[in-house]
Amino acid sequence: MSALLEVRNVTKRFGGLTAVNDLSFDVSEGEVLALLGPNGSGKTTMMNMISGALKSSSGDINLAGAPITGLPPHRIAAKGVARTFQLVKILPSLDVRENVVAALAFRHDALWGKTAQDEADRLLAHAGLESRGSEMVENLTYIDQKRVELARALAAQPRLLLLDEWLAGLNPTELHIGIELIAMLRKSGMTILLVEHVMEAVRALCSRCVVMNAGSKIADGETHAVLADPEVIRAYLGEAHA
Ligand SMILES: Nc1ncnc2c1ncn2[C@@H]1O[C@H](COP(=O)(O)OP(=O)(O)OP(=O)(O)O)[C@@H](O)[C@H]1O
Repeated sequence: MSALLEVRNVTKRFGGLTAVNDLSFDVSEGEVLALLGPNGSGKTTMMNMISGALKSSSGDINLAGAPITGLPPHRIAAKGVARTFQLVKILPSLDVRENVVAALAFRHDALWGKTAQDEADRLLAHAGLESRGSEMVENLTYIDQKRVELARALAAQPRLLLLDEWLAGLNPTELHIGIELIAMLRKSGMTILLVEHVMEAVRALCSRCVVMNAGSKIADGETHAVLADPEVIRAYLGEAHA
């Protein structure tokens, strides 16, 4: 598999604090990779630099071999990077279909009218919300709001999907559904970089993990080996997982 995303020696400083320190890793085409680490280790800062919400202090980020370092978020989105957030970001005053239609209007080849509505329904069915397009999103359960958010992200036809603690806050039943949804995306060939604290999900979904601690990479490899690495257990997982 060739690398779709290349992160090369990326550093981010906030004043005197180095939030991300000389970090390098790859995400291969079709891979689901987890970026792990304790609170404050720099994971969200790294995701923000990939999506363009933050500029790196130094280093290079390439998508499909082309530099995206320092581009504004809309240019990076147009190149095929979509993102979800820990807190659901949807438009509560619109119905389910309108939420996805709004996302389709921002696509590089913007869709409108009946074409957009049909595409929205197709994406919603894919996310498990078939025939639910006319419901108001504010009346949906949390997992169904997550499905809308996912359909909105997929509306951009991403090459790389960034999921930032997408499974946080779900109850055990919803968690199972959330894992199944990501597994379905993986099966369809989507390349995904996820930040996640739910180890059950990481084990089920990710063949590879990168682990950060205090801004630096401390492990990078196959999931089972990384999660058994004594340094990862000490810095992140805790002795209970040993
Ligand atoms: N905009 C900012 N200004 C100053 N410091 C920041 C800013 N954003 C993050 N930081 C600091 O950078 C460090 C890394 O934060 P970051 O949010 O990337 O960690 P994280 O690994 O995503 O943590 P969590 O798992 O809690 O989400 C922390 O010390 C944080 O306080």
